[in-house]
Amino acid sequence: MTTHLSVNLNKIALVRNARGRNFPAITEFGEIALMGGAIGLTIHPRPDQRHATYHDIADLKSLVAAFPGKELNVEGYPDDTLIQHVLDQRPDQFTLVPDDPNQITSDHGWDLNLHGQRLTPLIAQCQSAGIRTSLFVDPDLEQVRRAADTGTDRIELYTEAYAEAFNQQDYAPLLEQYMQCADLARSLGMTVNAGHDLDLDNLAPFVARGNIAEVSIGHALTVEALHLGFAETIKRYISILQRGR
Ligand SMILES: CC(=O)[C@@H](O)[C@H](O)COP(=O)(O)O
Ligand SMILES: NCC(=O)COP(=O)(O)O
Repeated sequence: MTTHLSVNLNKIALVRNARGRNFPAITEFGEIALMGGAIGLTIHPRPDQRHATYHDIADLKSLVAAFPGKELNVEGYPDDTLIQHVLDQRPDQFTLVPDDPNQITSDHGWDLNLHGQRLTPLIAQCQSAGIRTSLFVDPDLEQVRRAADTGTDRIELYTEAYAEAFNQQDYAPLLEQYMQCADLARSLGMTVNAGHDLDLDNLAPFVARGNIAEVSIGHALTVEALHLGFAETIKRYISILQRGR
């Protein structure tokens, strides 16, 4: 399976918000990403709208609609506000993330033993609205099993631990744990996404086995683009994913 890239535009939005006007426009960079071969765009509107805003959902939905086959993935904690925006705007995918409003970034997956039953009807409601669902989970076989119980279409493996291990160079055992979770998820009928702290250096080993459908990447990609340029950075990610290693 080829792994597709969804470009997270949160950090472009962060720069935009620094001056209170639409510069840089996230749609400009979204278009570069889509034209460069990304399968889609991701934003994660947090309750304080520090970077991506709820209004961005509609703007990116319109942009993506101009590119047949491309997708919009909205991530976030399923509070009433975000749920309403998601149901109104109907992105292609809603990735449910268990973040508190004051977290500096996402740093854990769901505890579905605690929250799985509560999420199940919301997942069904999204699916009835034509929205594919994904649950943000740690690389834990039990959580993967619980995710399947919710009826979610996909899981997103939270990859910060892998990224940290990669930097320590002893990442093989942990990578195997992620791969076992991915294989279990697929055996249970779910498709596997992954994201958080993936970058040009650590991506290839993570997608080499071909069991990851989509990676969403933003923070490192934006920093790499400061060095390389945005279009060149997208090109390099697509090259890695097309090579499959
Ligand atoms: C869920 C996840 O790991 C990321 O998609 C998240 O969007 C990162 O959020 P920040 O860009 O606010 O760090
Ligand atoms: N779900 C992960 C994502 O969208 C981007 O995470 P990061 O690359 O900004 O760490």
